[in-house]
Amino acid sequence: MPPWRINMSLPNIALVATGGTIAGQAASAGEAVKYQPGALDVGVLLAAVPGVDALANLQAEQIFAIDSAHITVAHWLQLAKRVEALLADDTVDGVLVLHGTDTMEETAFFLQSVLSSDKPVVLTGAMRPATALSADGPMNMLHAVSVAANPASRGKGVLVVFGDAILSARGLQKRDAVPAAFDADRYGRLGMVAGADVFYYQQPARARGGLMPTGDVLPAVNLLYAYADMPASLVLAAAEGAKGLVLAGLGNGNLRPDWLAAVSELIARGVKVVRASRVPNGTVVHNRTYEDDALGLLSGDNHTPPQARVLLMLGIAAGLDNKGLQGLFDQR
Ligand SMILES: NC(=O)CC[C@H](N)C(=O)O
Repeated sequence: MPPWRINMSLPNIALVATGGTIAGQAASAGEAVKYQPGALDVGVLLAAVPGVDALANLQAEQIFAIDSAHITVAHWLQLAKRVEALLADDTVDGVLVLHGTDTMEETAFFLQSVLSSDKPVVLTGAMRPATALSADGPMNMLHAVSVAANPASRGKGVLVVFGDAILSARGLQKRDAVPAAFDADRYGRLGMVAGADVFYYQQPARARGGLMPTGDVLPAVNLLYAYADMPASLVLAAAEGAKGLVLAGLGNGNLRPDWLAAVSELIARGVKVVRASRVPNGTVVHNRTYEDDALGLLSGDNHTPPQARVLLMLGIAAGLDNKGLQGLFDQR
C-alpha cells in the first residue's frame, strides 16, 4: 500500500467504491429515478463531501463501478478478499465500502460472515443519484467516515450507515424506496450519527466472521418465496443445479405437505434445504412445528431469506454437515 498523506492525529480509513446510486448520474438535478448507477468516480464523490478530511485520512480506490443489482458471488469474493487485505494492513484503522442499496443487505452480511478483524467495516450508499437535488450520498458518506473512524465501532461486526442511523449487517433489509430506505425496525439499529459525533446504544449479540472461503467460487444456493397455493413443482425447479435451497416459507417457515414431500426428495438427493420465513420479522423455531433434524431439514432462525442463502453458501463451502450448518443459523 502506498504511504498515507497523514495527519497523525486522525485515523486512516480505506475507502473502497463499488458503484451504486451514490455514484449515479442523471440528466438533470430533478431526476432521481432514471439515472446511471456507478457512473461517477470515487474522487468526484469525495469532492462533494466538504470537511470529510477533518475526520480521517482517506485513501480511496475504485474496485468496481456497478449497479449493485448486477452484483455476483465473484464480486463478493473479490471485495471480501480486498477488504480483508486492507484490514490486515497495520496502517489501516477501518474500511468504508460505497455500495448500491439493492443488494447492500447481502453484501454487508457476506462481509460480516467472512471477515474476522475487529476493525470497523462500514457500508453506505444513497437513494438519490449524486447529481440530484438534496442528494443523500454526501451526508451518508460523511457519517459513514465518522463511524468508521470512531474507536467505539470496533468489534461490532459490519455496519451500515444510512439516513443518520448505524445499523448492524445482521438482519438488515432494504425496506423502502425513499431516502430512509434502511430505517431498521427489525433487529439492527445500534446507534445514531450526527456529523462527527457517534452514539451507540446497542451491541450485536451474535457470532460473526470466520467463514472466508478458500476457493474462488461458492456452491450454488437458490431461494424460493412461498405463497398460497404455490405448485410443489416449483420447489423442485428452484433447486435445479443447486447444492442448496432456501425456502422463504409462510409464517414459522411453514410448508404445505406436498412442498414438504418435494423438499424430502431434494434432501434425499443431497440438497441442503433451509426453512426460512417470508414474514419480515419472522423467526423460524428449529424442531418445533416440524421434526427438522429427523427430516434432514435446516431452519434459518430469523435470518432474512437472502441472508440465509449467503450463510448456506458459505457453510456448504466450508464442508459443514447438517449439525454444523444448523449451528451457523443458531449462532449468527
Ligand atoms: N439506491 C440504489 O443504490 C439502487 C440503485 C442501484 N440499482 C444499485 O443498487 O446499485
